[in-house]
Amino acid sequence: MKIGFIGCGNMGEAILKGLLESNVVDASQIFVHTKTEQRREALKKRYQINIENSNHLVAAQADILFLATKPDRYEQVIQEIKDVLDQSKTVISITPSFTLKTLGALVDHKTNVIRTIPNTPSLVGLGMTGISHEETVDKKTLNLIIELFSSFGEVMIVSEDKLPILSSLSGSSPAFSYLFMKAFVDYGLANGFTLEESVKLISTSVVGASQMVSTQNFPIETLINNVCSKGGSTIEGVNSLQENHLENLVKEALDKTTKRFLEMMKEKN
Ligand SMILES: NC(=O)C1=CN([C@@H]2O[C@H](COP(=O)(O)OP(=O)(O)OC[C@H]3O[C@@H](n4cnc5c(N)ncnc54)[C@H](O)[C@@H]3O)[C@@H](O)[C@H]2O)C=CC1
Ligand SMILES: O=C(O)[C@@H]1CCC=N1
Repeated sequence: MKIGFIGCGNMGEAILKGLLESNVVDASQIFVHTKTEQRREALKKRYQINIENSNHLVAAQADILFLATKPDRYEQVIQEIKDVLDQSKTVISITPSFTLKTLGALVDHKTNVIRTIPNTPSLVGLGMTGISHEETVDKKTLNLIIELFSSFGEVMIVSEDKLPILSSLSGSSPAFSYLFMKAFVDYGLANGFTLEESVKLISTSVVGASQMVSTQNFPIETLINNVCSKGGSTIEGVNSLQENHLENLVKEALDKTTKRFLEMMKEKN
C-alpha cells in the first residue's frame, strides 16, 4: 500500500507522523508533494519519506491519497491529478468545504472519495477523526481507511450532515483548549512558576480531567462537584466562571465556528 499527500502542512504532517509512529506504514510507503521546496526538504529530513516533484507524481503512485492543502487549492490540485485517478485509488478530503457529491463530481466519479475531519493531536497518536462516506464505497476500502485513521486516534463515522458540528467539537476544539490552557500558563508565569512548570501543571491536569470524563461513569457536573470542597477554594473559581457566563461564551464560539463551516460549504457546493 502506498500513501500520498498532496500538500503537507500542519494537518498533513499530523497525519503523516501519526501513521509513521503507529507503524501501520513505514516511510518507504509514503509519497509527498507540497508547495515549497523548503518544506519538502524539511519533511524529507524529518521522516525520510519519498518526496516527489509534483502532485501528479504522488497521485500516480498512491493507493490512498490525502488532499492536505487548504480548501482554496482543492479544485486546482484535483485538476492536476485527475487523469491518474481510477477505482483502485481512494481520495481523502480533510477539509470542511466540499461535500461528497461535489468531490465526486470534481474527480469525475473515477475514484472513491471519503470526507473526513481530523484534528492535529493525530501528531501524537491522540487524534479524533470524523468520517463520512457514500454508501457505494466498498467495505474493504472503508475498513482500510478506518484502520489508517484508528492507528493514530479515534474514529467516528457520521452522516455528512453531522460533520459541521463534529468539526467544531473535535476538529477546532484543540484550538479552544489551547487558548484556555494558555491562560493557565500565563497565570503560572505571572506568579513565580517557570514556563516548564506551568505547562506541566496544566497539561497533566487537563489530560487527567479528560481521562476522568471519558472513563468515569459520572455526569460532568458530578466531576465538577467532586473537586469543589464545601467552603473551599475551587468553588470560588467555578462560581466566577459561571457568573461570567463561560457556558454562553463557549456556545457562542461554537455557533460561530459551525456557521463558518457551513459558509465554507456554501461557497464551494
Ligand atoms: N489544522 C487543523 O487543525 C485542521 C485542518 N484541516 C484541514 O486541513 C487542510 C490543511 O490545513 P493545514 O494543514 O492547517 O494548512 P497548512 O497551510 O498548514 O497546509 C497546507 C499545505 O499545502 C501546501 N500547498 C498549497 N498549495 C499547494 C499545491 N498547489 N500543491 C501542493 N501543496 C500545496 C502549502 O504549502 C502547505 O504546506 C485544510 O483544508 C483544513 O481545512 C482539517 C481539520 C483540522
Ligand atoms: O479551521 C478550519 O477550517 C479547520 C477545520 C477544523 C479545524 N481546522
